[in-house]
Amino acid sequence: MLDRTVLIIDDESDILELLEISLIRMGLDVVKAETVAQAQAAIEQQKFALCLTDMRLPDGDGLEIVRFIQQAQPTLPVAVLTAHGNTDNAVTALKAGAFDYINKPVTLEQLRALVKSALKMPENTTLAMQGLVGNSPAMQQARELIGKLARTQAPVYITGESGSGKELAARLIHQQSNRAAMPFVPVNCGAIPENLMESEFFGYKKGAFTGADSERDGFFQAAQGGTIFLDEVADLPLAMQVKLLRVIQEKKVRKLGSSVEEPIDVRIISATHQNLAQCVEAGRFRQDLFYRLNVISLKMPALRDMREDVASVAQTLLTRLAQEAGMPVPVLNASALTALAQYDFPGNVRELENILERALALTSGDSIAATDLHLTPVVDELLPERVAGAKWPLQDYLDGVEREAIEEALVQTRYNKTAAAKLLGITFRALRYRLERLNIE
Ligand SMILES: Nc1ncnc2c1ncn2[C@@H]1O[C@H](COP(=O)(O)OP(=O)(O)OP(=O)(O)O)[C@@H](O)[C@H]1O
Repeated sequence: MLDRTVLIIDDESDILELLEISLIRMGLDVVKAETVAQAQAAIEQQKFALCLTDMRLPDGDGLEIVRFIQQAQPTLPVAVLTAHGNTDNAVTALKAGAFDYINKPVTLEQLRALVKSALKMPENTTLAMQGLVGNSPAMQQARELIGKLARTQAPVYITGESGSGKELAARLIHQQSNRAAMPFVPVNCGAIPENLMESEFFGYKKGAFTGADSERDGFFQAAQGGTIFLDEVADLPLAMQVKLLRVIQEKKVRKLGSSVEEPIDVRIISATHQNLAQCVEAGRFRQDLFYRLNVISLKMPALRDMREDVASVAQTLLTRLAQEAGMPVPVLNASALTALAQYDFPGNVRELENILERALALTSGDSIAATDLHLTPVVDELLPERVAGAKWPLQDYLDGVEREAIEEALVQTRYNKTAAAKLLGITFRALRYRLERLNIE
């Protein structure tokens, strides 16, 4: 049976009392604490359904309690109360494992929403994750983190190469969270024309623009209560980044052509195969938005980094594909396994799936051989004349690559060293040093 007791921690008696009354009205039991020490003692003595803690306490801070709970009762959802506008605190708390935060002054509406979702949280989120195949340490780590992330409301930023399962991971986080019964809305930010973005994301009122002949919801309204997955988030134009940041901060959206804002309760998971930190450095992505999206990051491993796993991943996928197609399940023979073990998989699991699907369609027997896989050899396009054995000694090889790049840049800029350095993305001084070292006249 679910425990219905909430632990509340605050050293201001007014707030404590207000919270207590509100929670009791919701049919819950309450235990109060005013210090970190009292709270820790209570957690050790009894099981709670939810913990609400202030950030500033006389003998420490709320983060200590969040961390203590992670150790002592990891399935207990803990939310922190933060001073309005102190987003740093909120972010730090989410990173430490808090399930959500509430800005002070706490409204009854916010408190209700928080309690409702906390008490619905599944007790055990370590369900078998059938979706994600692979047992390499990297994949096991990802799976474990997904389980943990499902227990919080924190924004998650997923990195990984194309086809490495970022969207699948986002879906799994959603499915295992207390939002599972609500919608999961995937959005490919790179696929929406810039002039339609605002209306697609936030919806529009009738007559907001020519052609808007009826009111429409946007992605955010469609995801209400659930999760929105912003794929290829690096492709959002700067103007849209500002609007998204506002939505995250205010938890409200305004339809195009409307004067009212609607409250929105949507968890944001974002992903990109680009390096978002580099996009920030290059001025293409707002740092403040990056910071809000990237509260916790999850890295999906590339398939080539789980070599030991490729054979079993391939066989599992093949079994799934054959069963879906209603065909007998073929096995991968030794030649196929060797070929797969040596292949680089630039397109990761998606590519492997495609390779197997094609092989399955072409094979008539009960086993698949290397020739059925049609793997394209990886060609080193940049340096076609370099063959195996030409890469060592390493220093000579690297010098050769460097020399080639510099000479090309010099020719391109008609031997203007300043322009060449710029093209190469190095300083003039660094170029001069390299010219000297490589003996380039
Ligand atoms: N570890 C995995 N186990 C099982 N299937 C996987 C795994 N990783 C990826 N897939 C499958 O590969 C395909 C591509 O995955 P997904 O769309 O999640 O990748 P992605 O990283 O979001 O790709 P992109 O960057 O191109 O958007 C899907 O069919 C997905 O089910």
